[in-house]
Amino acid sequence: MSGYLESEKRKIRHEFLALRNRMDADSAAVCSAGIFAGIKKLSAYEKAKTVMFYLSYDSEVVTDFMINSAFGSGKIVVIPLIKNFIDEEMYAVKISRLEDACLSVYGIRQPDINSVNINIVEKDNIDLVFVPGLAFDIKGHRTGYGKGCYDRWLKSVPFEKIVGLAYDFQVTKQLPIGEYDIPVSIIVTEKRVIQIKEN
Ligand SMILES: Nc1nc2c(c(=O)[nH]1)N(C=O)[C@@H](CNc1ccc(C(=O)N[C@@H](CCC(=O)O)C(=O)O)cc1)CN2
Ligand SMILES: Nc1ncnc2c1ncn2[C@@H]1O[C@H](COP(=O)(O)OP(=O)(O)OP(=O)(O)O)[C@@H](O)[C@H]1O
Repeated sequence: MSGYLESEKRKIRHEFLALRNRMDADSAAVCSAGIFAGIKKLSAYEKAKTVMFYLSYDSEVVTDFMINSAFGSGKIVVIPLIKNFIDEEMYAVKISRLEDACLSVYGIRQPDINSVNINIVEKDNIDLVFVPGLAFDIKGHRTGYGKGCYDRWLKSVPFEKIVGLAYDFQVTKQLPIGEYDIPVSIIVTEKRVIQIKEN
C-alpha cells in the first residue's frame, strides 16, 4: 500500500474513531436497536440459515442482542476467530451461546481456542456476513482498524452476502480505497438501508 494511501487511511480511522467514541452507551443501544430493525426487514436476513456476526467491542454497533435474537429465530451464528495474533488469519466459527466467546486478548471476545470445541464453518455455508467498520462510503467501501483481517477473509465471499453495520454518522461520501478493499453490498444504519450496486 502506498505511503499516501496509508496516511489518508490513518486520518480517517482517527477521525471516525473519535466520532464513534463520543457516543454514550444509551445512544449506542438505541441506535443499535434501530439498526437491527433494519436488518430484520432484509429478505436476505429472513432467509439466512447461517449468519456471521461479530462480537462488538469498543464503540462498535452493539450485536449481543442481535445474536441472541438470531438464536431465538433458529439461525446458526458464526463469529470471527483469530487463532494467532501474529499472522492474524481470520476463521469463522460457530457459537451456540454468547458465553462460548469469552474475553480474549486485546479486548476482542472470541472462543478460547484451547478450551472450546472449535467448529470452523466454511464460507460457502454462510448465507450472510455482517461486518463492523470505522467508516463506510456510499459506494460500499469500508475502513476498519487497519489489520486487513476482514479484507483477507472476505476475498472469496460473494458481494451480495456482505453487509456493513454502522451508525449513520459513520457513512461518508468517499473513502480512500486500497487494492484489497472488499466492498459491502448493503449498509444498515439506524436511519437507512443503503443498497449498493456492484461495480
Ligand atoms: N468486534 C470485532 N471483532 C473482530 C474484528 C473487529 O474489527 N471487530 N476484527 C477485525 O479485523 C478481527 C480482530 N482482529 C484483530 C487483530 C489484531 C488486534 C490487535 O490488537 N493486535 C495487536 C498486535 C498484536 C501484537 O502485538 O503482536 C495490536 O495491534 O496491539 C486486534 C484485532 C476479528 N474480530
Ligand atoms: N487480500 C489481501 N492480501 C494481502 N494483503 C492484504 C489483503 N487485504 C488487506 N491486506 C493488507 O492489510 C493491511 C490493512 O488493510 P486495510 O487498511 O484495508 O485494513 P482495514 O480494512 O482498515 O481493516 P480490517 O479489514 O481489519 O477491518 C494493508 O497493508 C493491506 O494491504
